[in-house]
Amino acid sequence: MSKIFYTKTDEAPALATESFLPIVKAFTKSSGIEIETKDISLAGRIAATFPEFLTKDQQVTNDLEELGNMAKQPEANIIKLPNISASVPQLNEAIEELQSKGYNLPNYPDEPKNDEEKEIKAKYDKIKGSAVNPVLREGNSDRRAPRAVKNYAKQNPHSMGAWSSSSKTHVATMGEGDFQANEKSLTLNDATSVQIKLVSEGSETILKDKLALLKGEIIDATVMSKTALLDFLQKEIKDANDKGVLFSVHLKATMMKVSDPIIFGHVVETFLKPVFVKYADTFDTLGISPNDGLASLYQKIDKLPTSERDAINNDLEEALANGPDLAMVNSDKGITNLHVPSDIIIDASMPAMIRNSGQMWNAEGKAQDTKAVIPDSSYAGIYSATIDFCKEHGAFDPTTMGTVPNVGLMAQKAEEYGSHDKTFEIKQDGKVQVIDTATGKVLIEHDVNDGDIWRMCQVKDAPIEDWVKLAVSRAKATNDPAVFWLDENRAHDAELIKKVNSYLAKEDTTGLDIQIMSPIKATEFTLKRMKAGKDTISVSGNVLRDYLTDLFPILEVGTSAKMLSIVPLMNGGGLFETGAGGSAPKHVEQFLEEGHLRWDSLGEFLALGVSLEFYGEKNSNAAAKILGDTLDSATEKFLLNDKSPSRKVKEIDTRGSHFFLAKYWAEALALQDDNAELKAIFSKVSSEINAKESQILTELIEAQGAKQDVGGYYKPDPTLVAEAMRPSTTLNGILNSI
Ligand SMILES: NC(=O)C1=CN([C@@H]2O[C@H](COP(=O)(O)OP(=O)(O)OC[C@H]3O[C@@H](n4cnc5c(N)ncnc54)[C@H](OP(=O)(O)O)[C@@H]3O)[C@@H](O)[C@H]2O)C=CC1
Ligand SMILES: O=C(O)CCC(=O)C(=O)O
Ligand SMILES: [Mg+2]
Repeated sequence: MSKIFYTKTDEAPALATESFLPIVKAFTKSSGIEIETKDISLAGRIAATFPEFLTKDQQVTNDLEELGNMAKQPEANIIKLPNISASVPQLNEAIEELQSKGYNLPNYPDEPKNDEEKEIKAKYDKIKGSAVNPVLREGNSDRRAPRAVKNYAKQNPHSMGAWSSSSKTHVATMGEGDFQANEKSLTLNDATSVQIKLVSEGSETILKDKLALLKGEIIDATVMSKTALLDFLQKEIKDANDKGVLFSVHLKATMMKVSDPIIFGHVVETFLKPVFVKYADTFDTLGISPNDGLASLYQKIDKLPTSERDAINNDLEEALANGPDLAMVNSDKGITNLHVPSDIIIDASMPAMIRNSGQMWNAEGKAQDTKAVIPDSSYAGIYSATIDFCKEHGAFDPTTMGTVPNVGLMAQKAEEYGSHDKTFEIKQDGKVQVIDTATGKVLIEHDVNDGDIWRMCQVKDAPIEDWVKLAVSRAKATNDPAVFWLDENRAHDAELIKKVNSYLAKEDTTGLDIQIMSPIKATEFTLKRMKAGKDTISVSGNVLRDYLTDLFPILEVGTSAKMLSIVPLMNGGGLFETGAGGSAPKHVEQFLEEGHLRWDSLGEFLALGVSLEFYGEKNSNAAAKILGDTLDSATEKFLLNDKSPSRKVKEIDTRGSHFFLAKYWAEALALQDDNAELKAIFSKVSSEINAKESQILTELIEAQGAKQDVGGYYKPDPTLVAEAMRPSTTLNGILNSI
């Protein structure tokens, strides 16, 4: 009998799991469904990587590796909650917390000085950034708003800021010298292996060796010029100042974990150039890297004697005052757009801005028009097209707008998920060559200069075929037009288009409307339909998958947390992701301050529903299917009765929302007539829950209002978390009795 694997992650989702999972276990126990938790939290992954530094009882199994293997098995059934894709500051914080708990872990060596440190850094770098998703996502992605969610949003529209045609908000992007402009791509006729080499005058450096590639695999490589980037940034900083708009940079430093922190560092350094020049030596001694952001810089200069620190602080203040106003991540706390690289995640931050009349927050906490700086132009155009559309037509109306589900290419480390080990900051002028080891032929070559960022991505043939099939099956299931967001003028996309056309020809697409459009054209086409209440499937590569599955959900239903997010694994299993959002650090902050958690687990309810259904089919377990169906009914009722967590203390929070889900689930199980045993068990549970509802709710509300201590951020104390997240003894009693 197979199991359902449930991930233990970080931050708000991990707290929520402590409340929800006991309910799930109690409800599924009698049906013989085994649920096993796997720890893929940042702290867990660190501990699993360095057993040699830990005591026996601190050592843990490598759950991510196990799950990664499991994802390739036909019986895989994994519920994946969002986890931290750690930036360097987050990684350092997690290491520090573990060290303070007695874990004798090495520090993260920013600049390794010997082989041992190099090895430690390499191991930590594997934990950094998107380290979990590419391992588990052994399939392509199918993300959509279930009808009940869409209907709920139509009846209970979220706020949507009005747009004015005179808005000064705009996107600034390079267009020249960037990844988009320099991309080269080809499809391999035969399996081979390649070497990536930097050839400079008098020297050759092997950047990567023996990279095995399959027949039919597409590779692409490109480079961002440091000089072009710095020129662009200087120009845009000045322009933001001249135009009186906020300066705001949008990157994906977590998913593009090698390139984007470097680009972020250039933004920080260009913005504060006089300070970085004046204190170059001091910053070097303190190990300050602009890539880690202003917050880390402030922290490090704190160690200096007061007079020295004050002098730097004064110069920093002056440089900040001379520049344009910065968009704020948290204006109450003075956290700017340049503080932490993982705070400015483009997928969430751009749609939030578009929802807010195209404005971001300034230092006074007021909304202001913004220059959204998206250095690479590969996908920036989709945001400028959306902004232009809103300027012309006004804001979207959630009560009438259509929906845009996504079918995303990401299986087997497709595209950018496969770039992590093939992205390099170039240290010397020269040429980067991708050389076919079998023939010695140079497949791709770029001229590069010191400081440029060069990267290569790959996408295997089988995932592309699977992606095309998934798109066709979604188009068939919905009868909606499906648009492949591919640009024939982009090298990589041109290769993909050939394959898409050949795989589409193998499918029966009679009566279906399937088109290929450049991302900008696709945006215009889709937005026009969406405004008119029509639905359109977006079929995209990995980065656009990430962007579009926040952009449209945030506009349509207010958050991507409410999305159904399925990854049909290529070997037959199922990976069920919970929503499309992250792990919302702000929610933990509120919980610790006032005991109110506003994390919405709707995505988790939806994921569990499909996981149970899948389990039922795979294991011929009729009860699992009934549990899945009744959970879906309960989720619909949950939405109709508006039982999502409120944002305010002393009102229903995540825990209260879980209680209501349990109440409706028990009711639905009591009402069904397909399984007498479940009916008997849950009739009793349902009447008990109903009889004690007010007592349970009182216990859940009384638990709020005070500071919470869960014994840590990255590795909280399980007992303290369980106590905090399960404060209703009455509800616990009922669950224990099932
Ligand atoms: N699949 C994954 O594992 C992913 C992981 N991440 C990681 O998540 C972390 C945070 O990223 P961030 O950009 O802040 O994005 P988040 O998606 O965590 O949060 C952005 C905002 O969206 C709202 N939100 C998101 N999810 C929920 C939810 N379930 N319930 C209610 N509101 C929600 C919140 O708005 P409000 O505050 O207004 O309530 C939140 O502040 C990073 O470490 C990132 O690497 C990011 C994306 C995906
Ligand atoms: O893999 C990651 O780091 C982020 C993923 C993400 O944001 C998404 O899948 O929507
Ligand atoms: Mg995303």
